[in-house]
Amino acid sequence: MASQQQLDAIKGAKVLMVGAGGIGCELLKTLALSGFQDIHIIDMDTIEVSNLNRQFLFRQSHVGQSKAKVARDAVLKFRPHINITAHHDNIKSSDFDVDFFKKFDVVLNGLDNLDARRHVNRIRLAAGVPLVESGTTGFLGQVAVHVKDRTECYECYPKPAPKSYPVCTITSTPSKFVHCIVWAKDLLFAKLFGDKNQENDLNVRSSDGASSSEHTDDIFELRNDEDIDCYGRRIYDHVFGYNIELALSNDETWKNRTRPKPIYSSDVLSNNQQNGNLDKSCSSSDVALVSTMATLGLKNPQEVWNLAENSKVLLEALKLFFMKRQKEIGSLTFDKDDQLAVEFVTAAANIRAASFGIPLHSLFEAKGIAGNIVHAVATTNAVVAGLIVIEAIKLLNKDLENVRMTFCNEHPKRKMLLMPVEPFEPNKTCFVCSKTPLTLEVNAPHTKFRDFIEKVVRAKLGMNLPTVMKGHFLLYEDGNDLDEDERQKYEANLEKVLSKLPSPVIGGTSIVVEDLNQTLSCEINIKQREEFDEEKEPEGMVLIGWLQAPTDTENKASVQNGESTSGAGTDQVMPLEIAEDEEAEVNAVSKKRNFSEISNSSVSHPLTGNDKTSKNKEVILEDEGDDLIVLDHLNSEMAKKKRLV
Ligand SMILES: Nc1ncnc2c1ncn2[C@@H]1O[C@H](COP(=O)(O)OP(=O)(O)OP(=O)(O)O)[C@@H](O)[C@H]1O
Ligand SMILES: [Zn+2]
Repeated sequence: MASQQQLDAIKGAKVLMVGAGGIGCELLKTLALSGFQDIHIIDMDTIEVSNLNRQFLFRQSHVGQSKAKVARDAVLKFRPHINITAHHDNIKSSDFDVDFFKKFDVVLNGLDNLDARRHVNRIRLAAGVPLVESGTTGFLGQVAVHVKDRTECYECYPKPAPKSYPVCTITSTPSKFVHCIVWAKDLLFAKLFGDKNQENDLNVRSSDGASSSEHTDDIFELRNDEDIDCYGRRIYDHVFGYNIELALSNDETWKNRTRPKPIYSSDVLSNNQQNGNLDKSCSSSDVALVSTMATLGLKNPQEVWNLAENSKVLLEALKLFFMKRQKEIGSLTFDKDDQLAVEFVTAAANIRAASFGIPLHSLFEAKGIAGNIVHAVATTNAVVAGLIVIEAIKLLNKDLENVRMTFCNEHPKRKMLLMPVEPFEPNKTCFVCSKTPLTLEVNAPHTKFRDFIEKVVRAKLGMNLPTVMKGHFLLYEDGNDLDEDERQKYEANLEKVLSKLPSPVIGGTSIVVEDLNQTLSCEINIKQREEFDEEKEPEGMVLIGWLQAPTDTENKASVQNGESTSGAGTDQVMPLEIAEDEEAEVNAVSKKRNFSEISNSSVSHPLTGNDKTSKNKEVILEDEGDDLIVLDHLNSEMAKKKRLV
């Protein structure tokens, strides 16, 4: 039960919610049912059919309509007397500036991407409004509280980069199905159907000159007057047969590995074997409906196809792309919602897997891996939304001692689902909340200003509309309100090296980079450095003070397994997780234990390696079967636990 003080704080609060998706729908409902009366909600999206299974405020009839507006209307039906203002807009719009943010007592994020989260973090810092940040992936979730000068901000510690794999594992020595998927999607699919000018490491590396990219470029082109079936078989034999033979010729590689088996189309399919019934798909004029499963009569996406079926799917898909979607060839990128692309990638990955002795997978599984799909769990969103409201109430009551960052874990055997820890302190060297100057080591006479803008200002500092100044000298500005002369002047600067700019940027000088839209300004001191390690510092610049997110393939060339396109994808979960050894420790917990036993052991920040010892000692965990337990910190003296199911 909330106290009268809490109820008063709730009633009088003005709340900004950003995102009306999986978490947002739950959050709006929970806010309304908890007594909040003045809620603004911002979402730029419209409702899609795929949202309906978990974004329960939306119905089939709402598809295509604004999420923010439909969510508002749905909640007003059962709470007609409260004020909900819906904005169908991007949070990055200049309408939502610092003055807009200042109107609110607290900001609650239910977003799904780093860019928007960073943007909110920066503006709410400038406005001095606390933020409750959240994210879910499948059964995992996190809620964090960010209060200016009291806790870390969203950008105090770097976020994990998407999972990536060393190029040689992908091109030469795959050992897991995901390696085959990355090869099929990012190399083979991209080579055949994507931008021809893009770099592509498709070929198996070998000392043999025949494997040079020059040779393979010709191989992948459809030749004049070449029959499409012959083309398909030629590609098949090249990538699954010839390239594997080439790789095998390097004995060193296979000393401690299982040797792959070359596969030629004639080994699997008879030479004159007719593939599917193209007529079945020819009747469709809608490219979205073009599918090899339809033409080959394969019905169940959960079934694992054998090698012959995969081979037929691959050749058929290639043929359908050339016959039905010719116009797109050269500009296609893999899309998990493109059925034909998923069929092609599944089949190619499976044939490669067969060659390397890796178990084959169904289209359903392959699609999940290729699209980085972690299926959203509505319950996680609901639990996370509840936690957001609990933390928001603490903030409104100025109960900063008891705000918690909470992890929602997936450990059915553990008797603990939610793990609260005290928030981390602000990082004193954070360029966002501590305004600490950064240092850039750079070879000024050799580095183009354009590289600095792209690689440092946009990619690392996350600025969208940057301005670069040296003293009072404006070197660069971005935005729609520039006149043609200014635009040309800045374009010309981009082509210059740093030391040849109208006001030279050289060692010992300092520049100020700003994004007025984000109310963020950052000073960068320039330090001249002549030499950079090509492997470790490929950009030829090192930004000191900006924390690089660690990846498991650091310092290796890598092929990324794509960015998640799903709201529940990798980018959604925030970067803190309980360390593995902590898990083991908690698993060993007997039937009844004091939370302090857990919290006195350290919870490690996996990104920085910092250890954080939680001093939260008030909560007792008991054996509650497999019930869900939420730790109640609203009133620390009572140290209650509540059962949710
Ligand atoms: N810059 C932004 N401005 C406003 N809303 C945003 C912005 N970026 C993301 N959002 C919204 O945040 C919500 C995130 O919700 P969720 O993670 O459930 O994603 P989804 O797009 O609804 O679902 P999925 O991607 O899984 O189909 C989305 O509704 C999205 O429109
Ligand atoms: Zn910070």
